[in-house]
Amino acid sequence: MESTSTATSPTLSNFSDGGAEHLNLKGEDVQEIFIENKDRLVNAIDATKSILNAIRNFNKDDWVVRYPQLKDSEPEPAAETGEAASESVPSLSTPPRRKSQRRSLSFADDPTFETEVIVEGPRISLSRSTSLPVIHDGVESECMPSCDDAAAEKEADSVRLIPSSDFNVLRLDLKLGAHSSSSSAASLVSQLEKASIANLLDDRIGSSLSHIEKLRLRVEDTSSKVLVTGDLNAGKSTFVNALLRREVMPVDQQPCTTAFCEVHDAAENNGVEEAHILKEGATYDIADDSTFARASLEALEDIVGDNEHKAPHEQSMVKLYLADTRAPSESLLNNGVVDISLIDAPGLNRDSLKTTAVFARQEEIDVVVFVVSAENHFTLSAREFLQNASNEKAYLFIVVNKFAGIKHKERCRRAVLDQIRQLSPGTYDDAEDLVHFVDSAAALQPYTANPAFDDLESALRSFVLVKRSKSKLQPVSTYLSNLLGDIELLARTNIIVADVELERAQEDLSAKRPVLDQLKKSKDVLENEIEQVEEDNTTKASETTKSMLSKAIERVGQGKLGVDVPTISMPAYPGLLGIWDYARDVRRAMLASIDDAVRMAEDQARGITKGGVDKIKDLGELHLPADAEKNTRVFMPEAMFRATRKGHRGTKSRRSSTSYSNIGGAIVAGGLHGLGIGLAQRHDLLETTFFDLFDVNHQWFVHFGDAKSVSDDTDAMAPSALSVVSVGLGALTMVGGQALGARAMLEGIVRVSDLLSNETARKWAAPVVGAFALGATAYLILELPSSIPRTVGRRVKASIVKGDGSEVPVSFVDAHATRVGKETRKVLRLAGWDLRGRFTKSMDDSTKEVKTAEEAESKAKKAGEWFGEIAEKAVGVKETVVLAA
Ligand SMILES: Nc1nc2c(ncn2[C@@H]2O[C@H](COP(=O)(O)OP(=O)(O)OP(=O)(O)O)[C@@H](O)[C@H]2O)c(=O)[nH]1
Repeated sequence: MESTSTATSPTLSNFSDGGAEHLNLKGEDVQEIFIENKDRLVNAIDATKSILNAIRNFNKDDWVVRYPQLKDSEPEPAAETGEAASESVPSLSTPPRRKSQRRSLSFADDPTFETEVIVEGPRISLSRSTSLPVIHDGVESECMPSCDDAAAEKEADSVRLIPSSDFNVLRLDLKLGAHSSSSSAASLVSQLEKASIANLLDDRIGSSLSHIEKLRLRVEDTSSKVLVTGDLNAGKSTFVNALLRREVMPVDQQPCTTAFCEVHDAAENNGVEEAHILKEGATYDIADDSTFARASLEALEDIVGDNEHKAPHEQSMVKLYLADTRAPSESLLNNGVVDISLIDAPGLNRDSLKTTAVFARQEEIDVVVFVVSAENHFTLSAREFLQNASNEKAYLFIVVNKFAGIKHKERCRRAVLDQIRQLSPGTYDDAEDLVHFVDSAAALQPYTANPAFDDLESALRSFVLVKRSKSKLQPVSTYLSNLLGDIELLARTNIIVADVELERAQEDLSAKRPVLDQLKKSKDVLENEIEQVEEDNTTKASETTKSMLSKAIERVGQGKLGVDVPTISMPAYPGLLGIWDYARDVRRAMLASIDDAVRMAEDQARGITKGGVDKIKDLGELHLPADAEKNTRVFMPEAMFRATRKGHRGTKSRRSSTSYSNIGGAIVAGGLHGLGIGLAQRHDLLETTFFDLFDVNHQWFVHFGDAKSVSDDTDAMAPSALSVVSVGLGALTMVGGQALGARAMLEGIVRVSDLLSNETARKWAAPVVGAFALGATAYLILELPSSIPRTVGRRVKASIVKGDGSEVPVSFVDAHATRVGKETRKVLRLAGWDLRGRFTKSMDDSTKEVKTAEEAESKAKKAGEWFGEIAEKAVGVKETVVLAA
């Protein structure tokens, strides 16, 4: 099927519909209109090209252009094929649908999207402001004042208008659409990705672009051919000469023209008048001498004559270049608009009929001028030719020649027209414009008025120009109009998508922005609160430890157990002989009680830490969005203050391998500064000395010193005579012995007295010291059951308060307070980090979500505006492609 022929159907009624009146116009007017139309179309083509290119780029870079599918509420007429749709023509034959119709709009790549739209029907040069009236089932809303306004508004809001119900040029053959509601088609739909449909669309736009590029060439190509043919000897050559106002074609009473002589303006041959005889088999190219032979115009007769004996299929082709000096408004050849070439064809006879008929069908033949002699009736060949010609696309013009010599002109006219009516009814209908009774020979006579021929010539000229408008410009106009309509449909449906996506993005944003804002606001608050919880609880744990241990040590210092627990009790006094063991057991019990105090302090710290962890958890619940990642870590209080276990499976112990993790392990109880192996297990602390039995220093101060100075710090005092005495007495330590030997003691005392260098002192020292020592010893022995715990307690207290005499200058209490505080802080810090991590992640996620939604929003906004502009542009350009009549 050749769709073009449908559009420019040879029925002359087509021509007469819009174009016949042009025949009455002056040539200049027709030319002007033609030029205006031509320029308008060229501009429209360029504008359309730029729109298409813009869509392609937008499709590529900014927005996947969606391809809509419209389902009909009522059955549609049989679908046009994609091929036919891409042509300009079919829509011409389709009567425009005036009535608006509801359609269901969906998109091939997104079956879930569906909205109802109203097809507003083809708009022909509606002003832009009224281009989108709100229509309710074909009735404009303004016409329905009685209707519920709110409902109408709602309706207008939910139902959008689109310009047409389907694509013509940009139709994609997706094998889907209104008719394919089967599930297989639906599943195919869902498989088609947005991008692949966008690619299909891009291809279609690409081919449309190359098509309009061809149309542009066609619009700009101003050449047009007029084929002059007719019966033998009808006067065709004379007619051509008359049109040219010079005798160029050989004229003879005998049939003479055997070649096709195509007459062009000499301007096409650089102004040189000459004949080009085309070489057989070669494609004529005016710039290529090898495709033709040059000859002078004078030699034309011989050339045509040379052809006389050739077989019909060998009929040669001659191109004649002639200068026409007349003004463009008068000249047919040199009319300033169309490069018309006249073809003088051989007279029709049995042999040449076919050739001429084939010739007449050629694409570039716009007009066939059929010359018939008024003296004769139409021959058989003529009838055959005319009947065929009226089925072809070229317009038919009938020149009844040699009319001057006819006596009964009216009778002749009637007879001829009668025949024409039978042969070509279309031509007969427009006989006034298309059938001319002239005398070409008379027209050739200089200075003779020949109005009939002038009319013919002017009609022919206008006819050719108008015909060109019809045959070349109209299809371009129709194609562009369809294409621009498609662009508008595409743009308007994409606006709908953009609107929906914009709404979605805005909804998204209104949900997500407050979350992000809240998170931003919470950030510093949370940070401070976490720090506060960490700080408070660490301090609390540390202080609690300090106070508990201090209390315990204080009690020990008073000769009691540090804590009252059922598991530890003071040993019973075994009597004087067992004091050594007694002292040791007392010491052990006291140390164990302090160990217990440490454990209790740790338990307290666990509780405090748990409270802190819970508080941090609450902070998380307070500040994290509901959908935030949940905490996966578990707090195990029992794992606090425990020796770090070696990795279960040979793995390295992790940073988080504390009580606040999934695996246990923590710091050794008192592991800090070597304090923690449990005091009761430390041999150095368990070692019993003489001073555990008799704390001479203390006794001295109790009895002789300033009571106030009897503090826990006695050992810290600077060396004095008495401390020297104790050192001396230290020499009497019963290490290795169970009993106190009096002799050894006396020796000790003597040794002490040796230290006194004073002569006088030496005199009284021995008896005094001896008496004192004995008295004191008796006293101390009696006091032993109650003094040993006190002494041991004091010494234990002193040693752990001051440190154990080792290099560690930190007191036991402080060290434990620090350790417990550190462990607490560590756990809380981990919990804090964890919360911070989740908070940061939530914030990142939220920022990302907001950003994505913002991008979607601006993309949709941009797309909406952009498609709005495109639709407006398309409408604007579409208005310009309507050809001026
Ligand atoms: N009186 C008169 N004679 C004409 C007219 N037109 C052509 N003739 C004569 O008719 C004869 C044939 O004219 P041509 O122009 O050669 O006819 P043709 O149709 O070109 O002939 P072929 O090409 O050979 O078929 C010539 O003798 C012309 O002088 C006319 O309008 N009036």
